[in-house]
Amino acid sequence: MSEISSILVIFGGNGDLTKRKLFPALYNLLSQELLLNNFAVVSVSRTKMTDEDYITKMKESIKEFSRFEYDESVFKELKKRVKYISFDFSSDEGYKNLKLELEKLDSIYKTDGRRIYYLAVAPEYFRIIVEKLKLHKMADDSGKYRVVIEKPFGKDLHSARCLNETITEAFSEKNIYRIDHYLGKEMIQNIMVLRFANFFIESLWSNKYIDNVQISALETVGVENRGGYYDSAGALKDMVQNHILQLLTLVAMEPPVRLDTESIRDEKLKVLKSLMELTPEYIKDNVVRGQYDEGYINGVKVPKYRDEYRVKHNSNTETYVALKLFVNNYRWDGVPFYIRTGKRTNRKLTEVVIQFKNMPKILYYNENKNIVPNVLVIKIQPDEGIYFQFNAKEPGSVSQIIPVKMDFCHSCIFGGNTPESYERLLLDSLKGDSTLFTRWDEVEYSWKFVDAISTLWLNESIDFPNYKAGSIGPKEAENLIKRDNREWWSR
Ligand SMILES: NC(=O)C1=CN([C@@H]2O[C@H](COP(=O)(O)OP(=O)(O)OC[C@H]3O[C@@H](n4cnc5c(N)ncnc54)[C@H](OP(=O)(O)O)[C@@H]3O)[C@@H](O)[C@H]2O)C=CC1
Ligand SMILES: O=C1O[C@H](COP(=O)(O)O)[C@@H](O)[C@H](O)[C@H]1O
Repeated sequence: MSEISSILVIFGGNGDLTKRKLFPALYNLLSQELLLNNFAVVSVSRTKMTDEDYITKMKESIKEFSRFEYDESVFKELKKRVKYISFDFSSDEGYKNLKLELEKLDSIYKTDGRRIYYLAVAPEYFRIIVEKLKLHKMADDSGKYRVVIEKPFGKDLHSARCLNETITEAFSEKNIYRIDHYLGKEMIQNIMVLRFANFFIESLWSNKYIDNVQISALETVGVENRGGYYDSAGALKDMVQNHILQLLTLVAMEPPVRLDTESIRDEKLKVLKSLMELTPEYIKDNVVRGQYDEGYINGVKVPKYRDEYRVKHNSNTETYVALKLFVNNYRWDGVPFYIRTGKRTNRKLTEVVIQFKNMPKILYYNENKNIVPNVLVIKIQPDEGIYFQFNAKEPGSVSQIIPVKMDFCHSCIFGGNTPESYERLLLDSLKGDSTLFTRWDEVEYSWKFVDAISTLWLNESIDFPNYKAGSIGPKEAENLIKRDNREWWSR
């Protein structure tokens, strides 16, 4: 059991994220007895409903999305701690009532005025909520208050800075938890262990031995019901600015001096600071964007992006991005990092591929066309694990060589029911551990990198759609890597 004593206040308690992720995560934490007695949840949204109606809704979500079998006794424990309050985020009266309710709960659950405000709301509400919390003396620097902020953190560097100014007027940096749910994924947390707890891997982890790095985050889903938000963001801001650059920092960072929050963040930041400067010419040649046309996913016809709910019919928003970048530091000089992410592709796949250099073409090469580079693949989802491809002698032959794999299957060893990112991240925020959350300067440098691309795109027309739903993505993404005589890794 952990030392948690706080009230979790979820703004947006009736929203999609709360239903699909937050309540199932709370239920899963309770199932594992990871939440102590001094804990309660207050959900705030606009829709009027009773506590009973609200909790019934959440029960259905838990049944649908929790990774544990539904257990009435666990649910009862959660149910008695949940309160629902309805008001508009701009209503002062609402915050006054909320404050009174929270004080009542403090005396029941002995939470001593400690709060975690989770902003599970559209970004346009981040500012008003934080301002109102400050105005009503529900936030200060005493250490009793923390805020968890969902993505996107701004829509460019300028808006992110403005947002950050507002938030830091109410909360100090150490109490701000900018969530990036990729950092809560089991295999992403494993990257540092893989690198810094394995001598042979870390010894080879540099431009001396590595030819290229590939990071893929491909999805089969489209924009679902989030067209309103997505159409103003696109794949670059939705995925690259946050999840992918964070993933890249973990792959490329130097070993931290210690495993504490700030030491790790300091090293991640150095990677972001080392990202190459992107000139317009470079972007034109090395950054590809795509938007999906209608097509078939698992045999089912799906609409084109421009026909999705709340998407503009002439939208030029990209649903796919591929790019090549360099991390300009001593370790990575000259190693290309190929990145791709897209919706409605032919597979759900997130992985990091480390491709090692070719052997000198002296031995074996004459007889063998099959000698391939060694490859280390960190499988993040849907399968979790790590595999290493190397060359071995074909049985029976004298000198024929074939590639074989050593495959670590995470679920085969640890079971398939790995904790959801939101479980880990919620628990960490409740315990006050912000290691897996993004520090402001990381956000700032990520935006600097992404802004260079989005500003250029704003003024350039593009012929969309350019890839079919259910395909591998735009052909330009294939060409991006092929012209370097390389290929996207595929098993
Ligand atoms: N959904 C997801 O899978 C993911 C979401 N996110 C992020 O999480 C955040 C929330 O997303 P999501 O849950 O999808 O959004 P939703 O639109 O589903 O939910 C928004 C919530 O905010 C409430 N709300 C909206 N306006 C007001 C208002 N003026 N006053 C009071 N309540 C209001 C709504 O209340 P009501 O319903 O009662 O009107 C609803 O509970 C966003 O920042 C999003 O980018 C991040 C990753 C994944
Ligand atoms: O944050 C987001 O992530 C999801 C992909 O998350 P995953 O855990 O399923 O890989 C993406 O679909 C969404 O557009 C984006 O906002």
